[in-house]
Amino acid sequence: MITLHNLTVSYQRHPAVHHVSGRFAPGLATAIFGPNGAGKSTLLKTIMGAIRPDSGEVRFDGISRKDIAYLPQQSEIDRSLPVSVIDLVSSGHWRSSGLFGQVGRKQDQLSWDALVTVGLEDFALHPVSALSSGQFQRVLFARILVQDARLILLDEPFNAVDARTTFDLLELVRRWQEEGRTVIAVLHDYEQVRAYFPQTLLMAREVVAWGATSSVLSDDNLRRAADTAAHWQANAPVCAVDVTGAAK
Ligand SMILES: Nc1ncnc2c1ncn2[C@@H]1O[C@H](COP(=O)(O)OP(=O)(O)OP(=O)(O)O)[C@@H](O)[C@H]1O
Repeated sequence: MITLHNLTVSYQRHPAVHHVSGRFAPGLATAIFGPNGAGKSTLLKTIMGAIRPDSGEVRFDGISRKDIAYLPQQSEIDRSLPVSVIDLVSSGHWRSSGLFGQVGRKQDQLSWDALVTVGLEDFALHPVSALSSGQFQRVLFARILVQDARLILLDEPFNAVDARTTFDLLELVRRWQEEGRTVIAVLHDYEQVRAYFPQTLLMAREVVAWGATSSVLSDDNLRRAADTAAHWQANAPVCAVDVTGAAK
């Protein structure tokens, strides 16, 4: 279970995530939805431990950092790495093999199985630099498959990905839920959220609504999120917080 306790995260003391509290439903997929600049990616990076909050905390119950798979936006990934597709997928075994460890025969088979699942087995020996955006995203999902993580964090995973690939990868999100994994994804597509994500956190730096997708994505809530975004001040300072993280 992952719980956010009065979480505030800022860049140069300007808040990107402001006093966010709530609980992600375990074993379900939650979409993080909201306007541009709402703090969605910042929240995801804070959950995976790449950014330290100014105040408040992310609490994990029964999940260790090793149980987390994180997929950043494609724009943040260096695709010029001189590695083959199968090697990139196999790097997802680091949890069991160690960072520089050998991949055994069983792990090798799991990597091939994952490539078959995403339909890219014919590309196994190709360099990753030769893949299209959609093919590359399939490979990254195959890597998540071998990681066998209990918590999967995805940042705008279907950007620049065609409809067929998006559908195939969304089916994996459905499968992960059936396996009891928790998925948290930043998304911009309303229809994808409604079809595959039973829970939604609608945010505009602060929580606008959080719960069942059907009630969170109401016209009223979406209007409130847009209104909040329209009134943001780019240089708003973080409000004063005391040592417990409570707003003064
Ligand atoms: N590395 C950074 N340094 C300074 N400010 C940043 C940094 N990253 C994000 N910000 C600012 O924090 C705010 C939230 O950004 P974030 O990327 O988390 O929003 P988002 O909801 O993911 O946006 P989008 O939908 O446009 O991707 C924005 O005002 C952004 O300019």
